[in-house]
Formats: sequence, C-alpha cells, structure tokens
Amino acid sequence: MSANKKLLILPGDGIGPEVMREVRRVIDWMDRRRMVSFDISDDHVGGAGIDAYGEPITDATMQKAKDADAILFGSVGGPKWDKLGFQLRPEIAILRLRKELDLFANLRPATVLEPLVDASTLKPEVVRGLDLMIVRESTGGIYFGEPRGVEELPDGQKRGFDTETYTTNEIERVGRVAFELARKRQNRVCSVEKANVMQSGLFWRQTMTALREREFPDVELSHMYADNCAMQLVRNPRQFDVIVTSNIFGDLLSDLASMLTGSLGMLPSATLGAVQASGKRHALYEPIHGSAPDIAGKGIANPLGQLLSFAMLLRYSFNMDEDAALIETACTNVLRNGLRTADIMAPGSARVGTGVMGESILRELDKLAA
Ligand SMILES: NC(=O)c1ccc[n+]([C@@H]2O[C@H](COP(=O)([O-])OP(=O)(O)OC[C@H]3O[C@@H](n4cnc5c(N)ncnc54)[C@H](O)[C@@H]3O)[C@@H](O)[C@H]2O)c1
Ligand SMILES: CC(C)[C@H](C(=O)O)[C@@H](O)C(=O)O
Ligand SMILES: [Mg+2]
Repeated sequence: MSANKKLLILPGDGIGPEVMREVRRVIDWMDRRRMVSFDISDDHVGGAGIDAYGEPITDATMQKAKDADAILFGSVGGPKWDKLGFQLRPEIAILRLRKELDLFANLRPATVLEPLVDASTLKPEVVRGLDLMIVRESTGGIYFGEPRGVEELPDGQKRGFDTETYTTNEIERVGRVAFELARKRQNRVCSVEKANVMQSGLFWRQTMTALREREFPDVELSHMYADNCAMQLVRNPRQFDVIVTSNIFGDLLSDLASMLTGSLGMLPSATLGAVQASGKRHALYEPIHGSAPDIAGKGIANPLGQLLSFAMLLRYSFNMDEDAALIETACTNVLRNGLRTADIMAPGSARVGTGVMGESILRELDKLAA
C-alpha cells in the first residue's frame, strides 16, 4: 500500500460529473481494499467554474493542478455558456491546464476490445485486434498560435484568422515521445501533417526525419498527409502502430479513430509533460469525448472512457500497472457479459445506464480480486 498520492479531480460539465461518479466508486473500492490511498481534492471547472467562480478555471484551481501528482479531468462545455464570448468559453479550462502545465504530449490509444468488435460501424474484419496509439501535440499549433483574432477590412468585410506555428523543440519533444512509445510496441511511427500545402507541415516532416536519423535510427518512420490518414484509418486502421501529429489534426483523427473502437465514449487519454529535474511529471487524464449535452442528465452516458482514463493514470503517473490492468480487465469482462450502454448497444445485449455499468464493474472487480 502506498499513501499520499495527490489527485485532483475536475469533473466539469454535462456528462462529466456523471461518468466521474463511477470512477469515484472504483477509487472507494480500491481504498476499502487498501490498494491505494489518494489525497483527493476536487474543484469546479468549465461551465461549472463559471457558475461557481465567474471563470472557467481560477488561479487557485491552477495552483492545485500544479501541486497535484495527477489530474483526472471530465469534460467541459455546453449550450448554457455558449453566448458568453470567446474569453469565457468553458473550454478555456482544459486549454489553460494543458498550456500552463506544459502538457505537450496527448496520448490517445484506440484499442478495439474483443467484445466490442461488432459495435464499430466498420466491418469486424477491419477493426478486430486494432491497437493504435495517436500521439497528439497539445500545447502548440493553431490552438495557441499568434496572431489570431477578427479584424475589419478596408472594404467593410471582417476577417477571422488563426495561426499554425511549430518550433523545432515543440516538434522534437513530441516526436521523442512517439518514438519511445513505438520502441515498446511495433517500432513504427507514422508522422502526419500536410507538407504539401503548409509551410509548418513541411517543417514538421523535415524535423521528424532529422530527429529519427539522429536519435531513433532503429525505429521505422513513415510520413502521411492528414487527409490521406483520415481515409486510411477507415480503410485499413491496423496498418498503423503510433501516429504522431499536430494539435488540430490529432483532435480530428482521434475522434475518427474512436469510432473504430465502437464509440467516442470508449476512448481514454493521457496528457503528459516533461519529466522535471525533481522527477515529477505533470499529467492529466481525460476521456476524449466532451460533455455530450444531448444526453446529459439522462444517466445513459458510457463511463468506460473515463474509467479507462483512470487506469491510464494509475499506469503512467503511479506505475500501478497491475491495478490498471485489473480495471481494464473488469471493463472488458463486463462487456463480454453482454452489458452495453446505449452508444455501444448490440442485438442480444442488455442495455444499461451509467450507474448499472459502474456497479457491474465493481462486482467484476470483486470477482477478480477474490
Ligand atoms: N475535453 C473536453 O472537455 C471536451 C472534449 C470534446 C468536446 N468538448 C465540449 O463538449 C461540448 C459538446 O461537444 P460535442 O457534442 O461536439 O462532442 P461530445 O464528445 O460531447 O459528443 C459527441 C457525440 O458523442 C456522444 N457521446 C460523447 N461521449 C459519450 C459517452 N461517454 N457516452 C455516450 N455517448 C457519448 C454524444 O452524446 C454526442 O452525440 C462542447 O462544448 C465541446 O466544446 C469538451
Ligand atoms: C474541448 C476542446 C478544447 C478539446 C480540444 O479541441 O482539444 C477537445 O475537443 C479534446 O479533444 O480534448
Ligand atoms: Mg476533441
């Protein structure tokens, strides 16, 4: 048993708190079994932050995030806060966390669990056995590039603009994460950009090529245009091992990849910073889905993406590989037993809501730990 692991929980909006509740039950279960003892704090962010404090994320919450060993994030946003203007968007909460904690490597694994082979909109023979890792750069690119804004033109029109920028260091540090991950997997990295139309895309390609020659000659590197990559992910997703790409392309391609696994509600993610001199590494874990306003409050959201994000937290921040595997196995077994939330429903399965899915996972954990 290890103690005093500082965990900050930020459930956010919409289905965020609904799926986070199921993680809290798993944490309580682990606590009861004395597997781990977290020093947990939580706070309001996103729309909930605006309602509680007048801003999506306060400096005090940011400080808690900096002090934490790991952050578990739900999801933010929703129609209630849509009209507040650009500076008060709930989404600023997650963007500020990524930027100020320098969480530059967003790992988005897309793994097809065997019981869900039929849940994908693609044919089983296309997705069976898929195990893909998308490494999305998450503190740069068009999300943060300057200049950005809306300006008046002399002819009376307006013009909105954002800027894609990438420096050598920004590309190399996320590239290193991808190459290092590949070494533990099938040793293949596919770097994705649009070098055919974007200066920053060509620079990304050249920088990745030079990095591989210099530091990772043992790893296979290929390059692909982002539009082709979107098509290839649907045509033959198993051709990929690790994909490394920019912030915006990683956002799009990971939503696409989620449907290979059955549902957006299934995909977890880890967003990691650099290992500091003290040995500490800032890290945030969240499902890739949003606050799903269309189903919020109905108790039908799939909690597995959030639970699997917690499993990633145990593995990456606390080296608790066995406990992470226990949760992952419990999730797979519950699906194997035929339980499905609405988003992954299949003929002959039992449709359950968020709470029953969570309870079934606890029962499964009981069995596995017996
Ligand atoms: N990290 C985040 O906090 C995050 C991520 C993505 C979107 N958002 C925000 O969420 C809000 C809604 O965005 P959106 O509708 O484009 O994307 P979304 O991911 O919230 O929902 C897209 C679709 O997937 C479904 N879905 C998502 N998660 C699910 C789950 N766990 N179980 C079952 N179905 C699920 C939704 O019902 C919806 O039909 C926006 O404000 C957006 O900015 C936040
Ligand atoms: C909510 C939004 C800012 C976020 C992003 O675009 O990065 C989301 O879509 C994600 O994938 O985490
Ligand atoms: Mg997204």
